[in-house]
Amino acid sequence: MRVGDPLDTCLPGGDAATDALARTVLALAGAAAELSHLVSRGALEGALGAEIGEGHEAGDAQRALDVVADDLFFRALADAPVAAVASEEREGVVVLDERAPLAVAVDPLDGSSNIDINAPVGAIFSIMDAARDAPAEAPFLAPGTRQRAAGIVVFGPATTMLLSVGRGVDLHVLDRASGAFRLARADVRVPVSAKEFAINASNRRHWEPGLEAWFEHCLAGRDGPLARDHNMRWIASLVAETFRIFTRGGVYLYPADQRKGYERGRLRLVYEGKPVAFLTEQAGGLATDGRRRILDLEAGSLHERCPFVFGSREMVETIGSYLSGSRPG
Ligand SMILES: O=P(O)(O)OC[C@H]1O[C@](O)(COP(=O)(O)O)[C@@H](O)[C@@H]1O
Ligand SMILES: [Mg+2]
Ligand SMILES: [Mg+2]
Repeated sequence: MRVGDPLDTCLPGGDAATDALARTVLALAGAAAELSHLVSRGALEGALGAEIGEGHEAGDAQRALDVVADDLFFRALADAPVAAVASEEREGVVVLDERAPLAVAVDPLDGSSNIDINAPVGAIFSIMDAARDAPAEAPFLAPGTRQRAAGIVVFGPATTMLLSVGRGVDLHVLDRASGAFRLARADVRVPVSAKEFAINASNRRHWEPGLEAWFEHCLAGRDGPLARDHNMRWIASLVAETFRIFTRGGVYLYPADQRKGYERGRLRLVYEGKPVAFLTEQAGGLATDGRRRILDLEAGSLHERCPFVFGSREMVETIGSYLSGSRPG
Protein backbone atom coordinates (compact mmCIF):
# COMPACT_ATOMS: atom_id res chain seq x y z
CA MET A 1 0.00 0.00 0.00
CA ARG A 2 1.55 3.30 -1.07
CA VAL A 3 0.57 6.96 -0.88
CA GLY A 4 -1.62 7.77 -3.89
CA ASP A 5 -3.06 4.25 -4.23
CA PRO A 6 -6.81 4.25 -4.94
CA LEU A 7 -9.01 3.08 -2.07
CA ASP A 8 -10.09 -0.15 -3.79
CA THR A 9 -6.50 -1.41 -3.87
CA CYS A 10 -6.03 -0.65 -0.15
CA LEU A 11 -8.88 -2.82 1.11
CA PRO A 12 -8.52 -6.43 2.25
CA GLY A 13 -9.93 -9.07 -0.07
CA GLY A 14 -9.53 -12.65 -1.17
CA ASP A 15 -12.34 -14.40 0.65
CA ALA A 16 -16.10 -13.89 0.68
CA ALA A 17 -16.12 -12.03 4.01
CA THR A 18 -13.41 -9.51 3.17
CA ASP A 19 -14.74 -9.03 -0.39
CA ALA A 20 -18.17 -8.15 1.05
CA LEU A 21 -16.57 -5.67 3.44
CA ALA A 22 -14.56 -4.06 0.64
CA ARG A 23 -17.63 -3.72 -1.61
CA THR A 24 -19.57 -2.08 1.21
CA VAL A 25 -16.78 0.39 2.04
CA LEU A 26 -16.52 1.31 -1.65
CA ALA A 27 -20.29 1.85 -1.87
CA LEU A 28 -20.16 4.18 1.15
CA ALA A 29 -17.12 6.00 -0.26
CA GLY A 30 -18.94 6.45 -3.59
CA ALA A 31 -21.94 8.02 -1.84
CA ALA A 32 -19.62 10.26 0.18
CA ALA A 33 -17.87 11.43 -3.01
CA GLU A 34 -21.24 12.35 -4.56
CA LEU A 35 -22.29 14.12 -1.37
CA SER A 36 -18.99 16.00 -1.29
CA HIS A 37 -19.72 17.35 -4.77
CA LEU A 38 -23.19 18.45 -3.72
CA VAL A 39 -21.96 20.12 -0.53
CA SER A 40 -19.25 21.97 -2.47
CA ARG A 41 -21.94 23.64 -4.63
CA GLY A 42 -23.29 25.36 -1.51
CA ALA A 43 -26.10 27.81 -2.16
CA LEU A 44 -25.99 26.97 -5.91
CA GLU A 45 -27.95 23.85 -4.98
CA GLY A 46 -30.73 26.02 -3.53
CA ALA A 47 -31.83 25.94 0.09
CA LEU A 48 -30.21 22.63 1.04
CA GLY A 49 -29.35 24.00 4.46
CA ALA A 50 -32.93 25.05 5.21
CA GLU A 51 -34.64 23.44 8.17
CA ILE A 52 -37.59 21.27 7.23
CA GLY A 53 -40.39 19.72 9.26
CA GLU A 54 -40.38 19.08 12.95
CA GLY A 55 -37.04 17.29 13.27
CA HIS A 56 -35.65 13.86 12.39
CA GLU A 57 -35.87 10.61 14.32
CA ALA A 58 -33.01 11.58 16.60
CA GLY A 59 -34.96 14.72 17.59
CA ASP A 60 -32.84 17.55 16.11
CA ALA A 61 -33.88 19.98 13.39
CA GLN A 62 -33.69 18.20 10.03
CA ARG A 63 -32.33 20.03 7.01
CA ALA A 64 -33.00 19.42 3.34
CA LEU A 65 -29.43 18.18 2.85
CA ASP A 66 -29.86 15.64 5.70
CA VAL A 67 -32.57 13.99 3.62
CA VAL A 68 -30.62 14.17 0.35
CA ALA A 69 -27.56 12.65 2.08
CA ASP A 70 -29.63 9.86 3.60
CA ASP A 71 -31.09 9.05 0.20
CA LEU A 72 -27.61 8.97 -1.42
CA PHE A 73 -26.31 6.43 1.11
CA PHE A 74 -29.37 4.21 0.78
CA ARG A 75 -29.12 4.21 -3.02
CA ALA A 76 -25.42 3.30 -2.85
CA LEU A 77 -26.01 0.50 -0.32
CA ALA A 78 -28.82 -1.06 -2.36
CA ASP A 79 -26.15 -2.71 -4.59
CA ALA A 80 -23.86 -3.69 -1.69
CA PRO A 81 -23.96 -6.97 0.31
CA VAL A 82 -25.90 -5.28 3.11
CA ALA A 83 -28.79 -6.85 5.02
CA ALA A 84 -29.92 -3.86 7.06
CA VAL A 85 -29.21 -0.15 7.48
CA ALA A 86 -29.80 2.14 10.47
CA SER A 87 -29.71 5.87 9.77
CA GLU A 88 -29.98 8.94 11.98
CA GLU A 89 -32.69 10.10 9.59
CA ARG A 90 -34.97 7.04 9.88
CA GLU A 91 -36.94 5.76 12.84
CA GLY A 92 -36.28 2.05 12.45
CA VAL A 93 -33.84 -0.33 10.77
CA VAL A 94 -34.40 -0.67 7.01
CA VAL A 95 -34.01 -4.25 5.79
CA LEU A 96 -32.46 -4.43 2.29
CA ASP A 97 -31.59 -8.11 1.75
CA GLU A 98 -32.04 -10.58 4.59
CA ARG A 99 -29.46 -13.02 3.16
CA ALA A 100 -26.66 -10.43 2.90
CA PRO A 101 -23.77 -10.64 5.38
CA LEU A 102 -23.39 -7.07 6.67
CA ALA A 103 -25.24 -4.32 8.55
CA VAL A 104 -24.46 -0.59 8.23
CA ALA A 105 -25.19 2.30 10.59
CA VAL A 106 -24.83 5.80 9.16
CA ASP A 107 -25.01 9.45 10.17
CA PRO A 108 -25.44 10.66 6.58
CA LEU A 109 -24.65 14.29 7.40
CA ASP A 110 -22.90 15.22 10.62
CA GLY A 111 -22.62 18.80 11.84
CA SER A 112 -25.50 19.86 9.61
CA SER A 113 -25.99 23.14 11.48
CA ASN A 114 -22.72 24.17 9.73
CA ILE A 115 -24.12 24.01 6.20
CA ASP A 116 -25.29 27.62 6.03
CA ILE A 117 -21.98 29.03 7.28
CA ASN A 118 -19.75 27.05 4.88
CA ALA A 119 -17.96 25.26 7.72
CA PRO A 120 -17.09 21.55 7.63
CA VAL A 121 -19.76 18.86 7.67
CA GLY A 122 -19.29 15.17 6.95
CA ALA A 123 -20.59 11.63 7.32
CA ILE A 124 -20.02 8.74 9.72
CA PHE A 125 -20.45 5.01 9.12
CA SER A 126 -20.12 1.74 10.99
CA ILE A 127 -20.13 -1.77 9.49
CA MET A 128 -21.01 -4.94 11.41
CA ASP A 129 -21.96 -8.52 10.67
CA ALA A 130 -25.69 -8.81 10.00
CA ALA A 131 -28.05 -10.49 12.46
CA ARG A 132 -28.33 -14.27 12.24
CA ASP A 133 -31.54 -15.73 13.77
CA ALA A 134 -32.06 -12.44 15.63
CA PRO A 135 -34.06 -9.23 15.04
CA ALA A 136 -32.56 -6.93 12.36
CA GLU A 137 -31.81 -4.36 15.10
CA ALA A 138 -29.52 -6.72 17.03
CA PRO A 139 -26.13 -5.83 15.45
CA PHE A 140 -26.74 -2.11 15.94
CA LEU A 141 -27.45 -2.51 19.64
CA ALA A 142 -24.48 -4.84 20.29
CA PRO A 143 -21.22 -3.50 21.81
CA GLY A 144 -19.03 -1.51 19.43
CA THR A 145 -16.22 -4.06 19.79
CA ARG A 146 -18.17 -6.11 17.20
CA GLN A 147 -17.68 -3.52 14.44
CA ARG A 148 -15.86 -4.81 11.38
CA ALA A 149 -15.09 -1.33 10.05
CA ALA A 150 -15.83 2.32 10.68
CA GLY A 151 -15.14 5.62 8.98
CA ILE A 152 -15.67 9.35 9.03
CA VAL A 153 -15.63 11.65 6.03
CA VAL A 154 -15.06 15.42 6.29
CA PHE A 155 -16.17 17.74 3.50
CA GLY A 156 -13.68 20.53 4.19
CA PRO A 157 -11.22 22.31 1.87
CA ALA A 158 -10.28 18.70 1.03
CA THR A 159 -12.65 15.75 1.36
CA THR A 160 -10.90 13.36 3.71
CA MET A 161 -11.80 9.92 5.03
CA LEU A 162 -10.42 8.21 8.12
CA LEU A 163 -11.09 4.50 7.68
CA SER A 164 -10.43 1.45 9.81
CA VAL A 165 -11.15 -2.12 8.79
CA GLY A 166 -9.78 -3.27 12.15
CA ARG A 167 -6.05 -3.03 11.49
CA GLY A 168 -5.23 0.60 12.31
CA VAL A 169 -6.55 3.74 10.66
CA ASP A 170 -5.70 5.04 7.21
CA LEU A 171 -6.31 8.49 5.78
CA HIS A 172 -7.72 8.75 2.26
CA VAL A 173 -8.35 11.96 0.33
CA LEU A 174 -10.85 12.41 -2.49
CA ASP A 175 -9.03 13.06 -5.77
CA ARG A 176 -11.57 15.16 -7.64
CA ALA A 177 -9.90 14.56 -11.00
CA SER A 178 -10.50 10.80 -10.88
CA GLY A 179 -13.46 10.79 -8.45
CA ALA A 180 -11.64 8.18 -6.31
CA PHE A 181 -10.39 8.30 -2.73
CA ARG A 182 -6.61 7.82 -2.57
CA LEU A 183 -4.38 6.84 0.30
CA ALA A 184 -2.72 9.91 1.84
CA ARG A 185 -1.32 8.42 5.08
CA ALA A 186 -1.24 4.88 6.40
CA ASP A 187 -1.50 4.02 10.09
CA VAL A 188 -2.53 7.38 11.49
CA ARG A 189 -2.01 7.57 15.28
CA VAL A 190 -3.70 9.88 17.80
CA PRO A 191 -0.92 11.59 19.81
CA VAL A 192 -0.87 10.23 23.37
CA SER A 193 -0.55 13.63 24.99
CA ALA A 194 -1.84 17.01 23.79
CA LYS A 195 -3.19 20.33 25.05
CA GLU A 196 -6.23 21.12 22.91
CA PHE A 197 -9.78 20.52 24.07
CA ALA A 198 -13.15 20.91 22.36
CA ILE A 199 -16.32 21.44 24.36
CA ASN A 200 -19.35 23.68 24.00
CA ALA A 201 -18.52 25.83 27.03
CA SER A 202 -21.75 27.81 26.76
CA ASN A 203 -23.34 24.89 28.62
CA ARG A 204 -20.94 25.18 31.56
CA ARG A 205 -23.56 26.17 34.12
CA HIS A 206 -25.31 22.83 33.47
CA TRP A 207 -22.24 20.60 33.98
CA GLU A 208 -21.47 18.31 36.90
CA PRO A 209 -18.88 19.66 39.42
CA GLY A 210 -16.01 17.35 38.38
CA LEU A 211 -16.22 18.54 34.79
CA GLU A 212 -16.30 22.19 35.84
CA ALA A 213 -13.19 21.61 37.99
CA TRP A 214 -11.32 20.05 35.05
CA PHE A 215 -12.34 22.94 32.76
CA GLU A 216 -11.31 25.53 35.35
CA HIS A 217 -7.90 23.81 35.70
CA CYS A 218 -7.43 23.84 31.91
CA LEU A 219 -8.07 27.60 31.91
CA ALA A 220 -5.60 28.04 34.79
CA GLY A 221 -2.88 26.87 32.41
CA ARG A 222 0.69 26.22 33.49
CA ASP A 223 0.14 27.91 36.88
CA GLY A 224 -2.80 25.60 37.73
CA PRO A 225 -2.97 21.96 38.91
CA LEU A 226 -2.62 20.59 35.35
CA ALA A 227 0.59 22.60 34.90
CA ARG A 228 -0.04 23.12 31.20
CA ASP A 229 -1.35 25.89 28.96
CA HIS A 230 -4.30 24.64 26.96
CA ASN A 231 -5.98 25.68 23.73
CA MET A 232 -9.71 25.52 22.99
CA ARG A 233 -11.70 24.74 19.82
CA TRP A 234 -15.39 24.14 19.05
CA ILE A 235 -16.32 23.55 15.41
CA ALA A 236 -19.74 22.04 16.27
CA SER A 237 -19.01 19.24 13.81
CA LEU A 238 -17.99 15.92 15.36
CA VAL A 239 -16.31 14.75 12.15
CA ALA A 240 -14.18 17.89 11.86
CA GLU A 241 -13.18 17.70 15.53
CA THR A 242 -12.29 14.02 15.04
CA PHE A 243 -10.09 14.84 12.08
CA ARG A 244 -8.28 17.52 14.07
CA ILE A 245 -7.69 15.13 16.95
CA PHE A 246 -6.27 12.54 14.56
CA THR A 247 -3.87 15.08 13.08
CA ARG A 248 -2.61 16.95 16.12
CA GLY A 249 -4.14 15.33 19.20
CA GLY A 250 -6.54 16.67 21.78
CA VAL A 251 -9.85 15.74 23.30
CA TYR A 252 -13.53 16.24 22.40
CA LEU A 253 -16.32 16.20 24.97
CA TYR A 254 -20.07 16.24 24.68
CA PRO A 255 -20.92 15.47 28.31
CA ALA A 256 -24.22 14.82 29.99
CA ASP A 257 -25.63 17.99 31.53
CA GLN A 258 -28.66 19.14 33.44
CA ARG A 259 -30.62 20.57 30.52
CA LYS A 260 -33.81 18.73 29.69
CA GLY A 261 -33.02 16.16 26.99
CA TYR A 262 -29.24 16.32 27.62
CA GLU A 263 -29.14 13.95 30.61
CA ARG A 264 -27.11 11.60 28.38
CA GLY A 265 -25.38 14.28 26.34
CA ARG A 266 -26.24 14.94 22.73
CA LEU A 267 -24.47 12.40 20.56
CA ARG A 268 -25.91 9.06 19.42
CA LEU A 269 -24.21 5.88 20.50
CA VAL A 270 -24.98 3.72 17.44
CA TYR A 271 -23.93 5.96 14.53
CA GLU A 272 -21.72 8.61 16.21
CA GLY A 273 -20.17 7.27 19.44
CA LYS A 274 -19.37 3.69 18.40
CA PRO A 275 -17.75 4.38 15.00
CA VAL A 276 -15.69 7.32 16.29
CA ALA A 277 -14.65 5.23 19.33
CA PHE A 278 -13.61 2.34 17.04
CA LEU A 279 -11.43 4.65 14.94
CA THR A 280 -9.98 6.29 18.05
CA GLU A 281 -8.96 3.00 19.70
CA GLN A 282 -7.57 1.70 16.41
CA ALA A 283 -5.31 4.78 16.40
CA GLY A 284 -4.16 4.38 20.01
CA GLY A 285 -6.57 6.88 21.62
CA LEU A 286 -9.33 6.40 24.17
CA ALA A 287 -13.10 6.87 23.98
CA THR A 288 -15.35 6.82 27.04
CA ASP A 289 -18.64 8.17 28.31
CA GLY A 290 -16.52 9.87 30.98
CA ARG A 291 -16.34 6.69 33.05
CA ARG A 292 -16.87 3.62 30.86
CA ARG A 293 -15.33 2.50 27.57
CA ILE A 294 -17.75 3.35 24.74
CA LEU A 295 -17.01 0.15 22.79
CA ASP A 296 -18.26 -1.98 25.71
CA LEU A 297 -21.68 -0.30 25.83
CA GLU A 298 -24.84 -1.92 24.50
CA ALA A 299 -27.51 0.41 23.16
CA GLY A 300 -31.07 0.11 24.48
CA SER A 301 -32.47 1.61 21.29
CA LEU A 302 -31.30 2.81 17.89
CA HIS A 303 -31.23 6.55 18.62
CA GLU A 304 -29.99 6.33 22.20
CA ARG A 305 -27.65 9.13 23.31
CA CYS A 306 -24.35 8.72 25.17
CA PRO A 307 -22.05 11.20 26.91
CA PHE A 308 -18.88 11.20 24.83
CA VAL A 309 -15.22 11.92 25.61
CA PHE A 310 -12.54 10.84 23.16
CA GLY A 311 -9.08 11.62 21.88
CA SER A 312 -5.55 11.61 23.26
CA ARG A 313 -5.16 8.89 25.88
CA GLU A 314 -3.68 11.05 28.64
CA MET A 315 -6.34 13.76 28.32
CA VAL A 316 -9.24 11.27 28.37
CA GLU A 317 -7.72 9.58 31.44
CA THR A 318 -7.34 12.94 33.21
CA ILE A 319 -11.00 13.84 32.54
CA GLY A 320 -12.04 10.39 33.81
CA SER A 321 -10.20 11.02 37.06
CA TYR A 322 -12.01 14.33 37.61
CA LEU A 323 -15.41 12.78 36.84
CA SER A 324 -14.87 9.78 39.11
CA GLY A 325 -13.79 12.09 41.93
CA SER A 326 -10.39 10.40 42.28
CA ARG A 327 -8.78 13.78 41.70
CA PRO A 328 -9.30 16.74 44.06
CA GLY A 329 -11.61 19.32 42.41
O1 LIG B 1 -24.82 22.56 18.68
P1 LIG B 1 -24.06 21.88 19.78
O2 LIG B 1 -24.88 21.58 21.00
O3 LIG B 1 -22.77 22.58 20.10
O4 LIG B 1 -23.71 20.40 19.21
C1 LIG B 1 -22.80 20.18 18.19
C2 LIG B 1 -22.62 18.71 17.99
O5 LIG B 1 -23.82 18.15 17.45
C3 LIG B 1 -23.57 17.50 16.23
O6 LIG B 1 -23.76 18.42 15.18
C4 LIG B 1 -24.51 16.30 16.09
O7 LIG B 1 -24.56 15.78 14.80
P2 LIG B 1 -25.74 15.99 13.69
O8 LIG B 1 -25.47 17.25 12.93
O9 LIG B 1 -25.60 14.76 12.87
O10 LIG B 1 -27.06 16.04 14.44
C5 LIG B 1 -22.05 17.14 16.30
O11 LIG B 1 -21.48 16.98 15.04
C6 LIG B 1 -21.51 18.37 17.02
O12 LIG B 1 -20.30 18.14 17.69
MG1 LIG C 1 -24.09 13.69 13.80
MG1 LIG D 1 -26.56 13.92 11.12
